[in-house]
Amino acid sequence: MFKIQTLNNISVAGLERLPRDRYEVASEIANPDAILVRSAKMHELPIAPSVKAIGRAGAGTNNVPVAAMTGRGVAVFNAPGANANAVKELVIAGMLIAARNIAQAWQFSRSLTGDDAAISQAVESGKKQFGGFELPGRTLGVIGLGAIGVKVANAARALGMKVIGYDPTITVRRAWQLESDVQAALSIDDLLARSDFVTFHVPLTDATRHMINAERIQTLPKNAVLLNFSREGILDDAAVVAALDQGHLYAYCCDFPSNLLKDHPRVVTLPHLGASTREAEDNCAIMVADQIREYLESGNVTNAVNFPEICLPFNGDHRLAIVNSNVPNMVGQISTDLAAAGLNIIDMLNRSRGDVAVTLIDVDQRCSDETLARLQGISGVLSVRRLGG
Ligand SMILES: NC(=O)c1ccc[n+]([C@@H]2O[C@H](COP(=O)([O-])OP(=O)(O)OC[C@H]3O[C@@H](n4cnc5c(N)ncnc54)[C@H](O)[C@@H]3O)[C@@H](O)[C@H]2O)c1
Ligand SMILES: O=C(O)[C@H](O)COP(=O)(O)O
Repeated sequence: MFKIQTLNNISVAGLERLPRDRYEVASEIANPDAILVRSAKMHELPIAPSVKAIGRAGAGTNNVPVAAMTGRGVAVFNAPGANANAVKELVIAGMLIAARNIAQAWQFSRSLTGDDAAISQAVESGKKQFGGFELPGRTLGVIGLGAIGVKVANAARALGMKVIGYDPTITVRRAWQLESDVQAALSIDDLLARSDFVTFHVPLTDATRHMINAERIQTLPKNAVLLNFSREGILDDAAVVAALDQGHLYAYCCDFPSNLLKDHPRVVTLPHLGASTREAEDNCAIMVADQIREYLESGNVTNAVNFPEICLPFNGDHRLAIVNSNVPNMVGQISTDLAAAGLNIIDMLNRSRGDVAVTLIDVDQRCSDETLARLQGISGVLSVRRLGG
């Protein structure tokens, strides 16, 4: 029986992928084999030695201690692209909310008092303060052209906007998906100088933290709009507020409320709603549940953020799934120990990514506890699992 701990509400559609005769799933569970999580912050949480995999039912893994898990031989999976459409729709909504002053206008309507005639009169005299502008012909700058950025760029083109993008590590797959008339910016500064709207779709890392600061904001055209549905910390919010107060920026729409932002008259914050649709929650949960199940049962890896992709078809007999440092002679030492134990290798696959490698070895008989312990004791072996019979 595999034990799965959930740290957030994970869509039932995903949990149903884990058959109850083989999986016990609960928020409180001792010695879990895997953890399913959304945005719960795991950096300060104790993570039991029994954990072999963490599945982030979403895109960003900055809430997971990925480097520490890699060092322990724990795979961290996410669900690339599974919530991209949901975020794209909210970004487009954010542009319209900003361009048409929808949030401020709605607040005004809700504040109206008196009989309907008085309301009508107040509407006609008050509406001029909320006049806006239209999107066609305006330029949207998209920073980060991954699963979400590409969808946002293409949707903005369909709305008649000009689109420029910046992503120095764009993949060939994403480049193929982009509308051909999306222009490539030479740099972030080049993009900022030419954009009426700028939207961010990058992970939060040391390299992206505060990528928009006070200095860079000044390179934007006057009355530009910023949209942050990526992560708190990508923009320096204090600098954004200062630029709004100076009248340099027109509006800021983001998914990350704070005391500084939530009541500002030119800021619209939403409570981290980017991926909160039924469809996205189902897609993400199904994707990570399938990946976790495949990893626990066969050792195969799909969409891990810290492990190489690896797939060796498994007939359910006798497999060793080993995570080891990517250094010389690991496979040599492992196979020497297996031979000494009288185990014959039937099939084997080794893949590496950065400092870590995954080695799947099918053997002709069950590996004993002693041999397992010997493999675990090889310097550089991070984890060893015995799968199948
Ligand atoms: N608000 C929400 O609910 C919500 C939902 C999903 C994702 N997100 C956030 O959005 C981020 C992006 O999601 P995604 O699914 O598009 O991820 P993704 O991995 O498909 O795309 C990220 C892109 O950013 C690019 N990139 C990285 N560093 C960059 C830099 N310095 N400059 C320019 N580009 C850079 C990468 O090359 C990649 O193409 C996630 O990491 C997450 O933090 C938020
Ligand atoms: O990175 C993500 O996928 C989003 O931030 C969604 O987070 P959530 O799963 O907590 O809604």
